[in-house]
Amino acid sequence: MEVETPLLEVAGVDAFYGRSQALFDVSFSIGPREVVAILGRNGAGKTTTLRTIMGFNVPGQGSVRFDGRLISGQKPHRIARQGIGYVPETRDAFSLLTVEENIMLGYRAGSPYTLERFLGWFPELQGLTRRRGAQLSGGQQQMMVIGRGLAPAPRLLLLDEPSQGLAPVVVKSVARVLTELRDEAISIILVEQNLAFALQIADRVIVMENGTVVDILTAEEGRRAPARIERYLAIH
Ligand SMILES: Nc1ncnc2c1ncn2[C@@H]1O[C@H](COP(=O)(O)OP(=O)(O)OP(=O)(O)O)[C@@H](O)[C@H]1O
Repeated sequence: MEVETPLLEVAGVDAFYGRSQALFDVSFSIGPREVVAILGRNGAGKTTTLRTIMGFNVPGQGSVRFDGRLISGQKPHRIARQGIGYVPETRDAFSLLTVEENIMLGYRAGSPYTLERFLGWFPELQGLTRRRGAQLSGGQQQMMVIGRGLAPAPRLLLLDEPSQGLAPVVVKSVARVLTELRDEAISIILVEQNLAFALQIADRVIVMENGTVVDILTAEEGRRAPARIERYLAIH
């Protein structure tokens, strides 16, 4: 059987905030057209993992490769230009820009993720394109930042807790959009605390605890034995 080269390879990564270590020897890889959820409780290291892939944190040890090329050590904007989109958890980063400006900010000529397409996914924003991000509800802001992350047509999209604080109907729209993206051959890494949402969308699940990867399983395995993941999510 031909083994596909991973699109993203995180190998033996340690990451620090000052002298405090947040990631310990984190390794995993993501294939082309694969959706992977990273699950774990608060402080497990999920956001730091995304930030390290994106270049906001430089690994103290280990490496990150995208499409075979070393990206760790590069600046975030260079990493983004190589085809990685980031939808951070904080939604107010561009709150002074309008919805349209936010989405068009990183738009690349020829990208299939146009404003029209985006408004088709989230009709609720159709009359709001000239509103500033700060004037939107939390759910509307979440839709907007997904549009912003996609506009440059990345090959890999990193999403930090896209379902957090959203009404169930909005969670459903986000799930629909992510499934559509997967069908369009975009790989996705999804940081989540919502197990049901993650299992619905992901092909595989990476479970983190205390800054390390403690389990990697298929979503099918997760659906059959959710306790295998739940024990790392419960508060204790
Ligand atoms: N800016 C920071 N400065 C110092 N320590 C940090 C910073 N951000 C995160 N940490 C620490 O790094 C560790 C991992 O945090 P991280 O945010 O990656 O976890 P997480 O799994 O994404 O959790 P959450 O869901 O709360 O964001 C935690 O111990 C956290 O306290």
